[in-house]
Amino acid sequence: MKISVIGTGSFGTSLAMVLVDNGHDVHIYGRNKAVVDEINTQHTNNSYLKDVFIPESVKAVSSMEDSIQHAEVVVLAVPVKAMRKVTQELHQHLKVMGKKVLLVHVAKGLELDSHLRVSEIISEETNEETVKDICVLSGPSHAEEVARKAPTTVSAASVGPDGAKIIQDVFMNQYFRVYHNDDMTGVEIGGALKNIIALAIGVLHGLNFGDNAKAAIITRGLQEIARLGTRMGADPLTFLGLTGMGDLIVTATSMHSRNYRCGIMLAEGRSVEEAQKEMGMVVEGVNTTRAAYELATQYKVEMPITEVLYKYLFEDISQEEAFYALMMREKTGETDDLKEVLQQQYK
Ligand SMILES: NC(=O)C1=CN([C@@H]2O[C@H](COP(=O)(O)OP(=O)(O)OC[C@H]3O[C@@H](n4cnc5c(N)ncnc54)[C@H](OP(=O)(O)O)[C@@H]3O)[C@@H](O)[C@H]2O)C=CC1
Ligand SMILES: O=C(CO)COP(=O)(O)O
Repeated sequence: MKISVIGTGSFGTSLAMVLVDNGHDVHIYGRNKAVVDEINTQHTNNSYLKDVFIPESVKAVSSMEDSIQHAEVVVLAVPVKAMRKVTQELHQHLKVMGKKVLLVHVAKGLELDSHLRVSEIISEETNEETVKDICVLSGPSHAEEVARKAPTTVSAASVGPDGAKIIQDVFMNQYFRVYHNDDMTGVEIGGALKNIIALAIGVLHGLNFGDNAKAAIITRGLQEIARLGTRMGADPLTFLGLTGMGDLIVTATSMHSRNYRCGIMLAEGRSVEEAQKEMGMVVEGVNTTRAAYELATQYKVEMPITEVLYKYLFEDISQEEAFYALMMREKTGETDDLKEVLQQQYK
């Protein structure tokens, strides 16, 4: 199959490598000419994936138009904040070419202000003239490990009935196992919101709060993700799967995670801006914390960890105040809110 990957960052590059391994004809589009040249001539992308050899069959181009010229599937591997602009441009090119493609995005976050999920942004900027279906591929999948063919499992979901299974076939191989899931909302919400919890755990790690606290934030974090997600229409079971618990574990426990590392830098005293700049790669959890905090208010869902992290990031509350706000919250039962979620879903 002819496939175009949009974005020469860490995940776009590693997914292009999976796709050429599967025998597809892959073009990867990058706006940075130096990165495109490095991929084509050195067969590396050292700013994003250190010490990885990229097969010569991955062809990088610096024109989006050229990259999608003959593509049947387009993989969108850019940060959420770039998604609307990139999708607008893609739609215009496809319209002029009179072409229709299957779109799959891999971004994990929510748009600031609109609070939209990524598939909703894409749907606003495209139509059935240019797009066959909109899909998402998500799950525990650090680019660094995918690039070295370490065993990885992810899940695909789609807006329409067929896209997810096509994407499953396109990506699946012996080291990259793909499931399908019919809960687009749950898959996207789990992938987006786990970044908030990973950022919070990074802060805890940096402050040396210990493993008990990390386990607490992972467990209670998953519950608040499920609480908001279910109110937004997701299936609660999705949050126990790869795109929920799975991605939360990998992001909140690994030094590969930019969100986790960003949290550590914040605990060491860097500002949010300094930490993001030093990372040099996207930290989706920062904007997603703001969007999720606003959504929690809108849906009247309790999300204490998100709320405290929001105040820590944007309102400068102290570590002591953050700690006190979580530990001395009003007493609750451990599973009361989950029972409510499940009763609503399965009544
Ligand atoms: N890295 C990972 O392990 C995983 C990441 N993801 C998700 O995938 C998404 C992308 O992440 P990742 O690849 O890691 O991010 P990186 O920061 O590594 O790379 C982002 C890429 O997007 C490009 N880009 C940004 N804005 C634009 C634009 N307007 N037009 C064209 N290209 C643009 C950047 O180009 P430039 O170099 O010019 O800045 C860069 O190539 C995120 O939402 C992330 O959460 C999902 C699973 C795993
Ligand atoms: O989503 C990821 C792994 O599944 C990557 O997380 P980070 O963006 O925190 O690196």
